[in-house]
Amino acid sequence: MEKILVVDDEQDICTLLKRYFSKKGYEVETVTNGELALSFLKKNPVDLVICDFKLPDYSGLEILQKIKIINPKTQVIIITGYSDVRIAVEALKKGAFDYVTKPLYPDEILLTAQRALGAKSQPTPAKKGIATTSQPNQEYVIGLSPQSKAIQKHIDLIAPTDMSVIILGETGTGKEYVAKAIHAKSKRAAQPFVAIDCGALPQELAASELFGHEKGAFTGAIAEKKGCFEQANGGTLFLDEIGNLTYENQIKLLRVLQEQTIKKVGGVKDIKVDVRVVVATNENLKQAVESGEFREDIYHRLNEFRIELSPLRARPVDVVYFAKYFLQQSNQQLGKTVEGFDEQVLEIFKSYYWYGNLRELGNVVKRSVLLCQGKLINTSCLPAEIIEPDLTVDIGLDMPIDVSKPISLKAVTQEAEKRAILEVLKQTKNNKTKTAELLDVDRKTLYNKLSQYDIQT
Ligand SMILES: Nc1ncnc2c1ncn2[C@@H]1O[C@H](COP(=O)(O)OP(=O)(O)OP(=O)(O)O)[C@@H](O)[C@H]1O
Repeated sequence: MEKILVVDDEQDICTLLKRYFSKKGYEVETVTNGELALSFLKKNPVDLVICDFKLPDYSGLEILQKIKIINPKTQVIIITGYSDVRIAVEALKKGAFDYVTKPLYPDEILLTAQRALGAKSQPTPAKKGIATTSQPNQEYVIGLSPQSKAIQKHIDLIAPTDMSVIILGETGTGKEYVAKAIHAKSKRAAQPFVAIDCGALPQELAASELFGHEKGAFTGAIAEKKGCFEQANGGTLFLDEIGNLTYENQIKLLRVLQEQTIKKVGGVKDIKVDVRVVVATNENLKQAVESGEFREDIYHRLNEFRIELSPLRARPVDVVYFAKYFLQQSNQQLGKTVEGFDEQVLEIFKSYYWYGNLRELGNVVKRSVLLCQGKLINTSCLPAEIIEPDLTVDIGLDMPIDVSKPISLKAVTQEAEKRAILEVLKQTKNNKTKTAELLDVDRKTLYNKLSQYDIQT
């Protein structure tokens, strides 16, 4: 029987989920804070943790990282309020399987849990964080926008070659999907596609996940292990969030790229591998090179070809096209027959910011299909935050403007910037890397702004 641990400080949610999942045949335990969850997990392995993002003692990201250190194969689903979706998306990058938003609908969580557990039971553990192989039923859809069509041309052009590729784009724009499409169209298609998220790799596991280890290489290395390069031999290795590799692992990676050989942790012999490397990042790797955080030689090796994915908000025709695709997909998954969206919903979709890009759109559509009672999805099926986005949170412009005096636009902009930085610093508990990421600037720019606005952290 598959085991689930629910972690939520709201007792009602624990009770609801326990009752619901037990009826569906799962063994369910519940705890109300992070500390209890961690001590439970150290003694009792579980297949899936369903965890509230805001626990009294830990943030979702902190607990996620700790769970992954205890057992990298435990799947984690994050429960979040819609206004925290951007942070939940962060959690996906750090290895969570998926997120569900409040209010909770048991059918929706069940579907997500089934996908997470299904992914876990595949021969090579699935979903990101630790190495994953392609999941079935992942249809690659080509959008209608000129940007999507250009991407498709690039994929067709580059796939048959053995060149390394860098894929750039915000979270959820489909970088992994593009990497898979390149693999599927290449002469390596019959060989494995292995994906690993370098951002989700605990430091202490990274080298062994990438290059493998020999038995006895370190405490806990009870058997020899193949790393991702060996697993992907003959095929394609997708390294997501490449900018997060430590300097030491960057050197090892350079060696593989130059010599096509790896050395396992604790090993002495060189092992020949034949792997095409495709990498992705949503940070500016060029700037990381300039600031000395990422090695220039690797950057040039990898940058044989570059594909840049535009954010979804920059291609409104794709919003509608993908919304319809996700509607069909959700109908199938949920056994529903919803026919489409009303005009107002489509207008809202076209003007919304889509922080989480296609991933967020897919989740919003799935939930609205679940809630839809008629033939068309109307605004009552959408989360309130989509209908009336809280722009003050987004751009920090919640200050009253005094029109009795002349207004300097520059001063208003600077005040908004300062507030946005302060707000995000608060949310990330002063973590500058995360703050820069959420504000979509590089760390250098953030530091300049901190000193410009005299913000002490
Ligand atoms: N071309 C596509 N066709 C169909 N669905 C897509 C496509 N691209 C993206 N998606 C949807 O968007 C989700 C996110 O895609 P993907 O994981 O490739 O994004 P990503 O850019 O790698 O995200 P992250 O940076 O967070 O790792 C997918 O699970 C899928 O539902």
